[in-house]
Amino acid sequence: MSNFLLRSAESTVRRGAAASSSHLSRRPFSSGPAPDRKVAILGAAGGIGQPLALLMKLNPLVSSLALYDIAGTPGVAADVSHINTRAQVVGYAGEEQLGKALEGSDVVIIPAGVPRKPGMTRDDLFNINAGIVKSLCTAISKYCPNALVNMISNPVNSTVPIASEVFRKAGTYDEKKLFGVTTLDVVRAKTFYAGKAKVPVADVNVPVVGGHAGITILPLFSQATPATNALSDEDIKGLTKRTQDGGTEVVEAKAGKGSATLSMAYAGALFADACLKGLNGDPDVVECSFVQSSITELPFFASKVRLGKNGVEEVLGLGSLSEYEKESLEILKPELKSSIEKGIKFAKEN
Ligand SMILES: NC(=O)C1=CN([C@@H]2O[C@H](COP(=O)(O)OP(=O)(O)OC[C@H]3O[C@@H](n4cnc5c(N)ncnc54)[C@H](O)[C@@H]3O)[C@@H](O)[C@H]2O)C=CC1
Ligand SMILES: O=C([O-])CC(=O)C(=O)O
Repeated sequence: MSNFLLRSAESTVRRGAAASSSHLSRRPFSSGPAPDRKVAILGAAGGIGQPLALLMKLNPLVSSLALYDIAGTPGVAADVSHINTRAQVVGYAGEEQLGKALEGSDVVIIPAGVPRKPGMTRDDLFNINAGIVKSLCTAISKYCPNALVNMISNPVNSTVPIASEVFRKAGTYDEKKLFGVTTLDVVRAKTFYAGKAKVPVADVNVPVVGGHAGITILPLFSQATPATNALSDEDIKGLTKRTQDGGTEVVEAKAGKGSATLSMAYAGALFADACLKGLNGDPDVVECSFVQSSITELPFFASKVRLGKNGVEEVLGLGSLSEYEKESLEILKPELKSSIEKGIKFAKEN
């Protein structure tokens, strides 16, 4: 594994007390005997899918990499397959090949669907992406019901509830195995905090809770490490807003050519790596993710989650919040609740 990814992964995956401290894992990507693991990427020919395929091909925990899309995957697979790393790569194109792509998967990553253009909210993607996610999840429940599902497709606040309902209907729902990928929010919060607080970014840790859209994204800078008193309340508000608007910043900069793809592929690769480490029995792998939760009154919520051999091992609590974070938490709940309900309603009615 290239050094940059290895170092970042080390700083992202923490051990033990770590869930609430900056203590870093010393375990690199490739330590220990790695069992065979199949990872499938659905939407693998897209803006996120292609660099994510590259990064998963670099991960020595992956023995088999299935790249599925409605079209274009044979080329991506041929390209990535020439890289001299462990994973055997196969491309699958078209619905008739979806079952083969999924069979035997340990982790399924879903970046399939349309991205935003300037002026759109993530919820504006619902009408198209809800149907895509529903049909892909129906296939997952048939071909690899035990896989961990990493949902990237937006709006995550609704697509995760859709997936849960599809699995529930199929009788395969296991709340420990369904994850909304919010790692990019954490990646951004770390970057922006390090820049403002002038601390080395590799040492920074910031939990991000709530959901994955606008004000539902709540970075907990009061828990950021290394702690600093160099930041004023206004600085914290500014960092919070920049993290919440990080996706929009990229959408506007790309000016109609899509949303975050490269940083998302990086974040998706980190989260999938954490899932694989958990499956392989690494102790105390902790990441933020949008999961079924009872830490608030909402049925799904992003917070720190301990990953293990069956997926979610423990959903960690929020810890102590500043007054500003407490207020922001109450403000985000109605929007997050309605996005969750919208997803459930869609899956029940379609
Ligand atoms: N969770 C997060 O933090 C983030 C989520 N996203 C979301 O990820 C999704 C994908 O974004 P991009 O890769 O930029 O879009 P893209 O348009 O470049 O790629 C999407 C791919 O999905 C494929 N696709 C469409 N329907 C499919 C189906 N039924 N089965 C399999 N593949 C299908 C398309 O052919 C395309 O190759 C968007 O919904 C975007 O909003 C983007 C960035 C961050
Ligand atoms: O903003 C978007 O549409 C894509 C996304 O979720 C992000 O970059 O966080």
